[in-house]
Amino acid sequence: MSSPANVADRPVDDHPGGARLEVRNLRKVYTGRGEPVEAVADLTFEVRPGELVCVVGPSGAGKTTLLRCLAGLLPATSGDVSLGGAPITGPPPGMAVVLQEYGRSLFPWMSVAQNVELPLKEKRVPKARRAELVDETLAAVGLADVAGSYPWQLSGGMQQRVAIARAVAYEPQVLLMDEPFAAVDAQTRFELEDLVRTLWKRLGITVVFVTHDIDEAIYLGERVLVLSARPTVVLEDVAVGLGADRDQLETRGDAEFARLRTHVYELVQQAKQGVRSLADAHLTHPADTPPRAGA
Ligand SMILES: Nc1ncnc2c1ncn2[C@@H]1O[C@H](COP(=O)(O)OP(=O)(O)OP(=O)(O)O)[C@@H](O)[C@H]1O
Repeated sequence: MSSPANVADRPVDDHPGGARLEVRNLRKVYTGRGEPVEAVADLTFEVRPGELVCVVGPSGAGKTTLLRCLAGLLPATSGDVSLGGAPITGPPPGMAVVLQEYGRSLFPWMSVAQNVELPLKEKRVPKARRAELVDETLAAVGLADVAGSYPWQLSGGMQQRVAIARAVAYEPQVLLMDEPFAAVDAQTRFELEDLVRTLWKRLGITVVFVTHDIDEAIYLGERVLVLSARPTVVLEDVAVGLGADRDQLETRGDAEFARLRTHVYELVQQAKQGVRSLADAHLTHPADTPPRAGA
């Protein structure tokens, strides 16, 4: 197993666990009762194997819609979504999803260990290996001592750790997360953010993380995709040059972190006002503004 620094230093294509995710001209229009809703107009981007990319944008911008299309849970109206070169037409093997509503994603009649084990049974992983994976991942998320407890006996943050352990135990190539920490307290949220980065670095998997929290997106991501308002396009693909080792206090106090936060905040404000291209955006802190001395 590589140390975090080694993983970050490797070329991204060399990541062992990840797979390339490609989105080309994705469009999604909801039809049904009432007027059609064009949730996503034209999204094109790529997530390289082993990359951790965050997605932010105004409320209703289509972040969840995008994630559902990536997960194969929702068919695109047009355009292509592919994983490792293969089109995604249904939930692909090798992909795991963690949603915000951990309360609904765990089975209350199953113990923590049984919840984590369930997808492994469906994947037909042999019993001995299942036990190993359950033990390893519960230890990794700090829940080894509650393996026999039931989800309703745990706090919200612990339940979300179970959901993360279940996703990781599955040994996915790609992990999709949709506002997974929105319902936990700030302290737990910081711990879970660090947990995601630690697991990501250890496993080398590809991660797409949707959040409406700009600070969280910058803290976690190697890139932040800022979406426009509906009908949605990528307003800017922002590179996050904060290095591999991040620390809740040091990184968030870094001048580069402050610069990125200001820039992404301005972009989201512009997006809310209907700006759909960088050429039309009025930014007082463009992406390449150097940090202020002493900031
Ligand atoms: N099943 C559906 N039928 C019709 N419209 C839908 C459906 N699901 C979502 N929408 C609409 O598509 C648009 C995008 O919704 P989506 O939930 O993807 O946005 P979001 O960026 O995740 O929002 P938020 O940040 O508030 O969670 C919204 O206008 C929403 O009302």
